[in-house]
Amino acid sequence: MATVNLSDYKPLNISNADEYSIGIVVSEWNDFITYNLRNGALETLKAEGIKEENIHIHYVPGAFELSFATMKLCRSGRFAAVIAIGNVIRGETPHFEFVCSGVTQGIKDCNILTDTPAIFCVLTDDNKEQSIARSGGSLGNKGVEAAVTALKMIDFNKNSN
Ligand SMILES: Nc1c(NC[C@H](O)[C@H](O)[C@H](O)CO)[nH]c(=O)[nH]c1=O
Ligand SMILES: CC(=O)[C@@H](O)COP(=O)(O)O
Repeated sequence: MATVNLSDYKPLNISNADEYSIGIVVSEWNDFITYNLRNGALETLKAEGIKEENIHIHYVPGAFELSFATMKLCRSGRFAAVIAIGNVIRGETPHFEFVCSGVTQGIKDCNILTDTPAIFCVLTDDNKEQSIARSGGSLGNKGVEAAVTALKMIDFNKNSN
């Protein structure tokens, strides 16, 4: 059993938060999970001072497509950070491994090939119960964690030039 609650964090008090634009890409596969992750991220970003009109949400079919969409938003230069939201649940075949590997490498590439932080909010679980627990259930919401990570990386990016 994981011991960390994904939603535990201290208020960040990011200066000029109302000036930043954030991109969010949500995959529709397992939307009963990904929409909860999206909502957790949205609520946290707004609670930390990001204006709702500055949060731009796009949808793609599955986690594998997150790489293309996230890279496009990162390369646009329009966003202080981009959050990629997905949920991959293991099936009967090795397909799970390839989808997870593909999206992991793809989002990693967004971080090393662009100047925009790309946040990996993709649950890669063995079963539905694990996903439910991490998208607003007993272990918190990884969408909250992703929003906090995005804000911390924005702060890093602003102060590291
Ligand atoms: N099985 C899951 C998938 N599979 C679909 C792929 O992500 C992709 O859309 C397809 O291979 C076409 O390129 N996607 C998820 O997000 N979650 C899954 O559990
Ligand atoms: C992760 C997947 O693509 C998976 O849901 C597909 O299921 P299966 O491996 O049983 O075809």
